[in-house]
Amino acid sequence: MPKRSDYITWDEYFMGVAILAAQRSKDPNTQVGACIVSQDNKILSIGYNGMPLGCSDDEFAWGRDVEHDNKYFYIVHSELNAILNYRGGSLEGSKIYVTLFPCNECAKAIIQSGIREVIYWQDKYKDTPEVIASKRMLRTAGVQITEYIPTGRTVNISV
Ligand SMILES: Nc1nc(=O)n([C@H]2C[C@H](O)[C@@H](COP(=O)(O)O)O2)cc1CO
Ligand SMILES: [Zn+2]
Repeated sequence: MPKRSDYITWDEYFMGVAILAAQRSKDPNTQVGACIVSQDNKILSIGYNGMPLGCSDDEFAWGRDVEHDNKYFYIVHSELNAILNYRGGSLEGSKIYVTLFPCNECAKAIIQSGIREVIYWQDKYKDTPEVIASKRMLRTAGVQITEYIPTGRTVNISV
């Protein structure tokens, strides 16, 4: 009997894991997921955007516009969470799959942690200074930037 031929690709698998992680986010506006993968295709860490440990999802602000109290003061981005969630040692040479292009702050963390490739899906903030600065830093630091091209495959998960 031949082997199965309709299995998902590595890229679909890792971006799929990032998409699934994003589903954990409590952010009412934008849910982001990230999956860090070793050179030999082993998942090292996963993250999504959320409040820091011990900071209650029910007590901290989720709004965007209130000048003195809004989510941007508090939220840890998915990419930084994935980096910080890794307790196994070095991320040197790894790649990160992320559902939204990393901001400048996450780009710094990506570069400093030794991640060598960013595979991104959406880029809805591409015209903002943060993302322009992010791309400049990543390129200058030699981090490969790869756009994920959706394959259109639907994966059903019943939970
Ligand atoms: N790459 C990213 N990773 C992230 O985890 N985020 C998070 C921060 C916020 O929780 C949310 C963006 O909220 P909004 O400005 O679209 O309402 O996504 C944002 C970006 C964008 O650069
Ligand atoms: Zn960020």
